[in-house]
Amino acid sequence: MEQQLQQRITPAARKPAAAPFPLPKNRDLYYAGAWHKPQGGYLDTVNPGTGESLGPCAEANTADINAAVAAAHQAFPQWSRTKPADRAAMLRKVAAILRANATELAMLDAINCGNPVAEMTRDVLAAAAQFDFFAGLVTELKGDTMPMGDGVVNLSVREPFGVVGRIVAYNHPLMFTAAKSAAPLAAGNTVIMKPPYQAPLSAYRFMELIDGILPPGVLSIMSGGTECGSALAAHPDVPYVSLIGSVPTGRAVAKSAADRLKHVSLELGGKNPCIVYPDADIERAITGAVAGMNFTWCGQSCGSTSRLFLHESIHDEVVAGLLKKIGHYKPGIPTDPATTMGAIVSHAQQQKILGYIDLGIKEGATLACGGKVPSEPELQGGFYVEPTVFTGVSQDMRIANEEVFGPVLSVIKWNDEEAMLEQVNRVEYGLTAAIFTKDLAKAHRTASRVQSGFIWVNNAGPHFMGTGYGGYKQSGIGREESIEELLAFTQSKNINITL
Ligand SMILES: NC(=O)C1=CN([C@@H]2O[C@H](COP(=O)(O)OP(=O)(O)OC[C@H]3O[C@@H](n4cnc5c(N)ncnc54)[C@H](O)[C@@H]3O)[C@@H](O)[C@H]2O)C=CC1
Ligand SMILES: O=Cc1ccc(S(=O)(=O)O)cc1
Repeated sequence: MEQQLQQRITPAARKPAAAPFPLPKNRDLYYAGAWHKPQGGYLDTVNPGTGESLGPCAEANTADINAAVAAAHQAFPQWSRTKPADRAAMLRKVAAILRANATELAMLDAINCGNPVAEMTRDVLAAAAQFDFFAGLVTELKGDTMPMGDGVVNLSVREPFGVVGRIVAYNHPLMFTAAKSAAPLAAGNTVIMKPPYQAPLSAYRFMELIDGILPPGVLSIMSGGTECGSALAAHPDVPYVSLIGSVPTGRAVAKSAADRLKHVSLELGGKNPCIVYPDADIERAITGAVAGMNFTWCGQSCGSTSRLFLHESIHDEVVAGLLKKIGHYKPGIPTDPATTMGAIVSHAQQQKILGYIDLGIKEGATLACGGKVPSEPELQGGFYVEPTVFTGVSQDMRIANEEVFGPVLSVIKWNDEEAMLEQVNRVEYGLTAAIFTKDLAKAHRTASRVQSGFIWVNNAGPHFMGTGYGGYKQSGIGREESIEELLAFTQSKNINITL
């Protein structure tokens, strides 16, 4: 669950540090086609790369959410009846604006969430691609018919739900804020988006840039923390709520949704395995083990393969190779295009990660590299942690079971396939997995045994537009980045016509 360490301040008390880039002017709430002062006040946002204040941002409270939902509810009938091709045309305009402003939006994310600017540019382009993708899928909102004999026509149609609440995590602020509104909007819902409270700046700028493309009330940006998210999840006029976040928040959202029998989709955490068999291509396995950890954004990814299961026969060779490769990732100022690894999003998250590193040492794992806050003078104000590898980890340790959401890789040695697969599946999570082997039959066999929703063979890390991304077990409910995501935002209605 989030820990709100940020200081509550009033605009009058604002003392922003010299920003390295022009920051968005609008920091209020956007709903009903206009910016509104929040009734909930303001929350300071921070540059994790330097630790400096970036000024106040609106914090929506329940009254603000009520106002935004009323506007979105009012906008729904007309938006849902807009021709799908016309909705798609508007989404394509949003995609074009994202592309045209990728540099600025990426820089805002780098300043506000700590991920390197080069990576964040890819995020903005990925968001644009998702808008185009869902715009292209509107023709798939079609229904079907059933033969009923003479004098009767039976048809099923897909209809949107109404107001969709979307709540997202901080590791890809712009990509999640923008791209996760595309599917529900394409399906004809109106959307209230809650960007991450740690890094809302790119969401405000996104809204400034696209202001006027969508009719008033169709897309709202409501920044804030737990009250904002819970009010959205509990609101009776929000029939669908969708979260990208941690398992505890997923449970809280699902509980409040249950009270109103709402539809939910949940993209939650992971403690994902990377399995290397003795016959694997060792270079590929080393590259995959490093890539799967997403060290660039400090491992802060639900999909990070943070448990590396190495067969004892190749263990030492892979560990030696990955320690060498990890040398490429050096924590640096996120706004520098040459930076290969950014900052942790907040002081609280940095402390949590350092706590897990202490825990790993206490549990008896061997610290093979990293484990410290970097000592470079220019990084001292920010929240950094070196890329860290533990060897000699056993599946009984907490560092092998709990999601660290940081740059901490646990290496587990194995020699018995059955026992290894039991350990792989022992965790409560089931999001991604990577398998390295040259034996295709073994790859298929292992993929079918691993309890995860998204599996790479001889690779780790990438998402593939059009294929469903989502988790087994506690990692979530539903699939995104695919037609399943679009159709999930529709409900089916059967109409039986006696002629
Ligand atoms: N499966 C996926 O696609 C992804 C999952 N994640 C998961 O997100 C987590 C990291 O992000 P955090 O921001 O720390 O997660 P978090 O669960 O603390 O917060 C996520 C969002 O939920 C909001 N929120 C917090 N409490 C709430 C409540 N009671 N009701 C409604 N909304 C509430 C937050 O303000 C934020 O916008 C990790 O567990 C990570 O694995 C992150 C990215 C992708
Ligand atoms: O929608 C795309 C998406 C979802 C999750 C992640 S990550 O695994 O948290 O990095 C990336 C892209």
